[in-house]
Amino acid sequence: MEQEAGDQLLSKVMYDPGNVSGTRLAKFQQKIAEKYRRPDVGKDYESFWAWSCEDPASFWRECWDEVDIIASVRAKDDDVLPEGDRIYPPPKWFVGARLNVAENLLRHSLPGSELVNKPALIQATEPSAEEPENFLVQTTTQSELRRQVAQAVRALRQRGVVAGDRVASYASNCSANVVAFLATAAIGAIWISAAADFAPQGVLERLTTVRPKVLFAVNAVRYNGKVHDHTEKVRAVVDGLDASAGAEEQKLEGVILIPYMASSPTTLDKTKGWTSWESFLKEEGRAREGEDESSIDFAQLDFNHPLWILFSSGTTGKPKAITHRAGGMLLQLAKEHLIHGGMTPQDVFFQYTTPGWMMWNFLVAGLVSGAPLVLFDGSPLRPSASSLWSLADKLGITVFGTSAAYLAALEKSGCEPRREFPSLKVRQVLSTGSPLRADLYPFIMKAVGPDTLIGSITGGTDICSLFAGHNVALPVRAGEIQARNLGMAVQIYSDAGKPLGAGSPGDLVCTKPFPAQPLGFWGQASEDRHRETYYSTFDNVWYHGDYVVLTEHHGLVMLGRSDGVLNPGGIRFGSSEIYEVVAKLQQQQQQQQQQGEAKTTAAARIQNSLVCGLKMPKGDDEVVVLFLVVEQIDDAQWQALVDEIKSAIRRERSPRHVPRFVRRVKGVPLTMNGKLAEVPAKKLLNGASIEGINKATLSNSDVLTEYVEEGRVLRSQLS
Ligand SMILES: CC(=O)CC(=O)O
Repeated sequence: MEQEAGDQLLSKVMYDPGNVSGTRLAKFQQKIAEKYRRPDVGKDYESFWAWSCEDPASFWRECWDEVDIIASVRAKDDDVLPEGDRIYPPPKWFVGARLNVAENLLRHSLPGSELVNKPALIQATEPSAEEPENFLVQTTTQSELRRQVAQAVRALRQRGVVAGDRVASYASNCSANVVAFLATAAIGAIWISAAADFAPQGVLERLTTVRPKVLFAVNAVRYNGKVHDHTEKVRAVVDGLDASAGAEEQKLEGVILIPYMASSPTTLDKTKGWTSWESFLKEEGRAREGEDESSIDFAQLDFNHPLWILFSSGTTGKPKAITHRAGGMLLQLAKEHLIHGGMTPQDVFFQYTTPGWMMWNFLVAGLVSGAPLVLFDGSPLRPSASSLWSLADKLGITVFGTSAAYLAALEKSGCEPRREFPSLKVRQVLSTGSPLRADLYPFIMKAVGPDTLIGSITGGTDICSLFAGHNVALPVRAGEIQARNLGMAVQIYSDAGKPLGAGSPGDLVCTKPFPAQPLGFWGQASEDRHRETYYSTFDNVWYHGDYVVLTEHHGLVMLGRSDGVLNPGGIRFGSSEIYEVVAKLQQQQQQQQQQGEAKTTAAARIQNSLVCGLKMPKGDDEVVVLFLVVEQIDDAQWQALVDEIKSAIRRERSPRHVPRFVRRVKGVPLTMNGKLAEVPAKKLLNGASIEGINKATLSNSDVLTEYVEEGRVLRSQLS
């Protein structure tokens, strides 16, 4: 019934912005139409978008001026995209320009700026069990932010951190973490961020690839009403980094511990070079005699200099260390906030995220607008579904960024924020992580307000920004992402690599270069993996792995992933994260057997495994299913095996990685080369017909029928 209701609603106009000529986006469009004598470009958004993709060099040069990039050296007009329109290898942009991302993000903190005494960061932590209505709120003004960044820059420089060094964080979404990032970027060092809820094993896997010189961490976190000590996890990562560093590799030289949970002790492990945040800022970062304590010497760097490294795991191998360039991130994210979102200093920007998701980077880039950022950490539904809205009400949040999974949970909870908080100021609800169901749109309009712009946005870690999303100059239609973003030549391709028109589902690709293309994968001796990931599916085109359909209104409807990436509750990860835990269990068991020890688990009996996502009945979320091929074992042994695997995944990855179902099968589909074929299994599990599967690519297509039956059983359990 609900699915039907959603289908009928699809594309229905939910919100019409009316006269948009006053928006920054429309003014920018008119300026371009006049300057380039192209009245057609001024006609509608779609024409403007088409021009922005037709001539990327002109568009991005104009965008630079529109968002007012601060740079000590500008690129000459001919050097904006000197290598022309080919997309791979990722071309250099704005060759010769020199700039600093932190300087741009701190533009509103300059003495004399109107906003200097206004909040820049509002840290808000989940309320304690004793005081469920009281978020722990701590505000940092623009001038305080500048001072703290200046101190952190001096302290990092004193520690010998220079441009190109890696600085990591294993922390919560807190103000100190943003200060640490801005200081890192001010120097030109490269930022790597892992969320405190990641298991040490996963963090170590990532950090051994990038070898940081300094690590920032919190002492403890609060989640779901409980304070959890974090220092043991930090210790495990530090020990792992020390133990694995080769003679020629960068060693971790120090840990700076942020006292995030004042209620927890901040015990410094001096033997491992731990320092408190306070002494890092105030002692190491003290200004010299006569020096202004807020002055920052921002390193002036190449536009294509690396800014941060984000990780994404695939079906095999270690997580990919995606290296993003400074100028590309700045220009792209500023475009998204200032032009597409129309964000101004009058806004208050909240985005629910941990520092381990690219939405944290998206949030921090919001500083460019002068709007204060709300840094929330904790459970979004604790103590109740209305708590984040009470926070929105208290802080005057205007842009409320969240996930589709949260909005679905909100609907289920029966909470109607506008009724509970009549003076709510939210004007935009941004949603990402997984597709936002059409039937949730009327709920959001009613629950948040009739003038709410629902901005479903899509992009991801790979570009650390968006392909398509919110747009202040366009109507909102139920179930649709409003439009493709300026400068992003997004097309939909068939399997054969042919562009598809409206209504035909296919693969999301990008056909023209854009400044947010990653530079490559850090620490890879060969370029192969980077090329294979994005540029080998179709010729000279970026392949993203999303399955989508373009609508007749030029919006996008997301249909899910077209590759094996898992996305339960909007948390994306590769199946390799599960396979590695299973393989480790197998190895342990084999060693025990070789040493003649009694079998403690049945793990050695696993012959093969396959992981894939099973869509929830409404199609907007998925659960993880792990299939195992095992030797003959009895039911009790099977249950012991399932329990052991689940707890190992919880321990070594995170609770969010734990499969909803672990199922026993006779075989897993393999390609002719013996590689796991996850996509056919996933298709069948989700109800595709077996006739539609290309069996010629498989060496054992006879196993497929089992997945048809598994799909039937598991789908009935979810409905
Ligand atoms: C913007 C996004 O696409 C976020 C995500 O789902 O990773």
